[in-house]
Amino acid sequence: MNKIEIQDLHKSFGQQEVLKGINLTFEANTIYALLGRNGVGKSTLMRLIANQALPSRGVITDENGTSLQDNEGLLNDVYLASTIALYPAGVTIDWVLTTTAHFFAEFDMANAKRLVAKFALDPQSKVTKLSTGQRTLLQVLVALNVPCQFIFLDEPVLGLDAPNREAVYDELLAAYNQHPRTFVIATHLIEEIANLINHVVVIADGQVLLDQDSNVLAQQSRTVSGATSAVDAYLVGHARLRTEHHGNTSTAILVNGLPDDPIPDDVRAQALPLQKLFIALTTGGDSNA
Ligand SMILES: Nc1ncnc2c1ncn2[C@@H]1O[C@H](COP(=O)(O)OP(=O)(O)OP(=O)(O)O)[C@@H](O)[C@H]1O
Repeated sequence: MNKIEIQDLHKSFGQQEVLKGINLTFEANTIYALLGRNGVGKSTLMRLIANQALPSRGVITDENGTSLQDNEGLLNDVYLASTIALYPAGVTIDWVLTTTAHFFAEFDMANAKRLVAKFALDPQSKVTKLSTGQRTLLQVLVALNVPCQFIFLDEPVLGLDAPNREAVYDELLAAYNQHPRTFVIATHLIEEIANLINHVVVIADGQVLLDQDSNVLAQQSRTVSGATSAVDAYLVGHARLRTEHHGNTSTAILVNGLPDDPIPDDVRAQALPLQKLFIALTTGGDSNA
């Protein structure tokens, strides 16, 4: 499978409509950040793609328009690693690896075992007795070694300490470099993955708010600050995402780059880190854009 195409995807739980028409394509060999505020529906979207839940409306297909739903051949190329363990009670880490290898003939058992040792996990430990962080490590180390083209990682660093988070990012990049494939990472630790990803998707209010190449985003996201009159004069007729006012100074947030005119001496233009952009995009309170 070379693409996952999502068209007009809706999902309701009872009266609550969580996803309200998602349109999105996940391309081959790309590392995505899937961002959104708590409860916006990131896990739900991933579960729908992995056929672990049914949409209320809409379709998820491959590049030929074939629905993934209940299509074993296509779904074999999709793997969802989520912190909600689906393993039976009482099983050990060893059992998880052996069972995964049973389902995926090409599972990289040697690398999985290397990671079990690297993360100081005991293969005989029962999964139910693992700490939150250890459970996350197990989920991730399995996900990095399954032979699927589309790997969805739902909070892959949940509960991990800083050295283990770094180790997970390093291993993810190493796995990608060795066998390019698509990773979709849902996380709240935005700055930590900013250098890892190629593409950013932001979900807000049940829809895709931003779907952009991360290099383009880095080049075009800027803040412009200074006296309100100077900022307004420089940005006249130029699109802004929003403007924050502090007394008689302002900071404008831009996602379409700076105006072509030279930057005046009395305003300051700065790069806007991804996390700040995310906050600006997803916290309503538009202060007089
Ligand atoms: N099985 C379910 N039954 C009822 N409501 C659900 C179910 N699964 C999710 N929801 C609701 O759907 C909404 C989206 O949940 P979801 O877990 O997809 O969000 P999320 O973006 O992954 O959140 P977070 O970042 O906090 O993990 C929430 O309001 C949640 O309560």
